[in-house]
Amino acid sequence: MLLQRGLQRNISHRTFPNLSKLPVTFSKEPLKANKLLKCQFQLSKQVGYNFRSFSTSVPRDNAVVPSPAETTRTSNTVAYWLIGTSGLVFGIVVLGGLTRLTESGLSITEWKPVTGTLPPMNQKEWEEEFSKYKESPEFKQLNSHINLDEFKFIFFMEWVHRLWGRAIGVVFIAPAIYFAVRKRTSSHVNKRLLYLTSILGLQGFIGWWMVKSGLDQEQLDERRSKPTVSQYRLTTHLGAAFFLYMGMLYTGLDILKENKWVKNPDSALKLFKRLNSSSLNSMRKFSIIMLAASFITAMSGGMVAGLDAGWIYNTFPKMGETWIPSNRELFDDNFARREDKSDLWWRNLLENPTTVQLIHRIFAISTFTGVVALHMVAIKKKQIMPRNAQMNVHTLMGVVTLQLCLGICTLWYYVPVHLASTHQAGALALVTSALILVNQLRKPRANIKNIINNVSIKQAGVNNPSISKKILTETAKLASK
Ligand code: HEM
Repeated sequence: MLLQRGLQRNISHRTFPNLSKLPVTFSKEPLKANKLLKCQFQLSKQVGYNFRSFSTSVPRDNAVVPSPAETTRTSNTVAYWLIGTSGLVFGIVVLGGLTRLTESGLSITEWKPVTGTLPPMNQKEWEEEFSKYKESPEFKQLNSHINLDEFKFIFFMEWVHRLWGRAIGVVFIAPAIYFAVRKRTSSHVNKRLLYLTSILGLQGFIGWWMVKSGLDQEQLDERRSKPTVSQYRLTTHLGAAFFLYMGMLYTGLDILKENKWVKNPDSALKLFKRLNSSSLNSMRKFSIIMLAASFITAMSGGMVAGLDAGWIYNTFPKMGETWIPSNRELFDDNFARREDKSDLWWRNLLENPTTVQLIHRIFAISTFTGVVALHMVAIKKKQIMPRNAQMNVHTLMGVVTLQLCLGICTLWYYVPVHLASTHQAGALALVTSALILVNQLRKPRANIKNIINNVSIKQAGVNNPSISKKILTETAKLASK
């Protein structure tokens, strides 16, 4: 059964229409994987065709194996749409940073997903909107001096941010439904689209949940904070945006890559040989670790931004006069809320601006050092690394260096809007580069490997009918053993 299924997947009837006419007696008993491998090995030797990649993807006996047409259904159009939408997410993250840096994020005090699409249309509506803002803690405590024109600016920043979010919703969900209904996407891609839709929907709620933390005086009192959003919620919002961005980009890249393989099966088989090589395993793991490190460093940056921790210790590499502030400052009693001070540690790690900035520095330097090490290992393994991955490691090295410099300048110059915003975009660029590397080094999926083999056999058969005949004869012999 296993062999039969494997053969059907690799040497399909479409490729060799005469297969069904051959006197093949397939085994009724499931073949053990090692027997299957042995058969393929013999077959490879006899017909001179390499079945190796087929052998690594033995299907489970009860597994539902998608057909080749199903697996490769997703066209490049879907990939371009996903990558384009990830570009919109990149844009909204930068805009969100600008909204925060210009202190505009709390200017719209309501969440009206549909009716809020339109801004105030006349003087009366503007004044109504302004009077709602005047009730907010931010106006009362920080902005009581601003006039209607200044309010219009901060309103506009937040309104564009929300409108952009709605636009992403439409640009993503409508085509996703269209592609799925018209069966333009494989079930594998549909699953991913479903996850991405959930994150997108969730992101709208997280956004409002975050804004609420800066509008509600009770919450501000509890946090003993001036009117700003909670750093936890800001980082959750940033993290969800990063996930959405990475998911869209990765899926788009996957589709392009697999379609390219199907088009050029011979070069794909050569690449698979490299990708399946065990000496690339360490690089593969290392690149995943660096992607995780870049993401974690970015999230710790979100905590710095949320606590305005970039406004203190504006020196680098030292923090003030010393390399590391004193323990008393890093683990300050004032941040503990419980009487017995049992929350002293974690509250300082997440709520004390000094400690949070130190953590961001440590993560940033570790990520930088990690990428330098990855770069060195990649140079050493130049011979086995795929060419595009080799190039990308250099890009990654450049981006992390730039990002480190941007972070330091943001700190030195007291968080000017242009530097802080570029530093945020740099974090996305770093994650992008690391994600692309992970994608380039990833082993091909079992289904795709089989399809490529199939296409390659087909091409070999088309070019040389005697090979196809030989494959069929030997296959039949082996299958009936
Ligand atoms: C791998 C390196 C780094 C990454 C991935 C990274 C990432 C980030 C991110 C995502 C933010 C949040 C931006 C926002 O939400 O507006 C941030 C903020 C910040 N980072 Fe970094 N960072 C890195 C290195 C550094 C370094 C070396 C420093 C300085 C020592 C630094 C200083 C800052 C400061 C001061 C902020 C707050 C800016 C603000 O208030 O908007 N970063 N970082």
